Parts: sequence; structure tokens; C-alpha cells
Amino acid sequence: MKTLILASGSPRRREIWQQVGLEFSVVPSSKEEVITRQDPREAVMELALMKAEDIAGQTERGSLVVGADTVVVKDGKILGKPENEEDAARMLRLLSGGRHQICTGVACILDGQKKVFCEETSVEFYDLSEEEIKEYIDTGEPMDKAGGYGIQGRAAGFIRGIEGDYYNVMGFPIARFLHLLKKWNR
Ligand SMILES: Cc1cn([C@H]2C[C@H](O)[C@@H](COP(=O)(O)OP(=O)(O)OP(=O)(O)O)O2)c(=O)[nH]c1=O
Repeated sequence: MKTLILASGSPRRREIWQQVGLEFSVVPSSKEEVITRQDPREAVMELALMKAEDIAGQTERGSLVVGADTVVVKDGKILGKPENEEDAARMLRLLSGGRHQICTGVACILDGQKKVFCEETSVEFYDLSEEEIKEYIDTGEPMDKAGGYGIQGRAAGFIRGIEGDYYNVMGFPIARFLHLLKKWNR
């Protein structure tokens, strides 16, 4: 097995990798995330690749470096992490009572070889009252998460349904990644 490096500071991604028994090191990229593309799939793949390239330049041969980036997409518009509590409330109001998508881009680099993909999951929210939104923001949970919520936390109570990979919503499509690794090792 190659040396695996997770180029992400996200505690959720670390948990998911640990859950499936991967052995890896964490080396987060400190590159600033600037979304320049309108197309969400292109945007997350570009950012994931930027994070992986940043770390791949500092690693030894034989290291597989993996970067990822997650955004929420509502009516074609990208929602990243909220800038402040008011921004989080705006995002949650937008997501209330409807369906949105989560796009996670994943970029893998091994000795200059690159593989990049994007996984999409659809999530539907129940209607949220202003009081629920305020209470949720008061927990502090929305602030470091795309779209202002965490499906793995209290926002579990907002979810009417989900179509696709749950772990993709949490920030990393683990099964598709492992499938890619198996094919790569052949
Ligand atoms: C929608 C949603 C997002 N998130 C999180 C996953 C990601 O950590 C975060 C999106 O931010 P990202 O910019 O993808 O990742 P990050 O800043 O946490 O880490 P790094 O840049 O070092 O790779 O939102 C959840 O944890 N649960 C959810 O339900």
C-alpha cells in the first residue's frame, strides 16, 4: 500500500477515513480557497486539485495525496461556508423546505499522475421556522460547514430525505474513492 496523505484540515474527512480503517497522515493545505468558476462541479474539482497540488509538492515519491472540497448548490448557485451568523441564517432560509445538492470534488495525485472527480448528492429539508434557524445558529454548528449545516450533527433533524452518498454530504465520498484506489492499484 502506498503512503496516504489527506491534504485537508476537516475533522469530518479524518473521521470518515478512520471509520473505514485507512492508515494515513494529515497535512492540511493552507492555500486560500477562492471560487472563480460558476459551475459548481468545476469549482470543487479545481479547489480539490489546488489543495492536493499544494501538498504533493512537499511529499516523497510514492505518496498518494488527496485533496477535497465541498459546496452546497441551491438553484445552481454555490453556497460555501457562511461568513457570519447572518450569512448562515440566509443560507438556512434558502435551504428550508426544498431540495439542494452537495458537490464534493476529490483530487488524487501520485508521482505526478492525477485523478479528479466530483460526486453529487441531493438533500431535501423540511420547512425550518425562524426559531429553529436561530436555535441552530446558537449552537455554533453552522459556521465551519458548507451551506451552514452539518448532516452529522443537529441538522440531522432537518433532513426529509437524501439521494446518494451520505458521506459525500459530510465532505468525502469514501466508497467512490476506495473504488478508484482499487482500480489504480491493479
Ligand atoms: C453540508 C455539510 C458540510 N460539512 C463540511 C465538510 C467540510 O469540512 C466543510 C466544507 O469545507 P471545505 O472547504 O470543503 O473543507 P475544510 O475547509 O473543512 O477543510 P480543507 O479546506 O482543509 O480541506 O463542510 C459537514 O461537515 N456536514 C455537512 O452536512
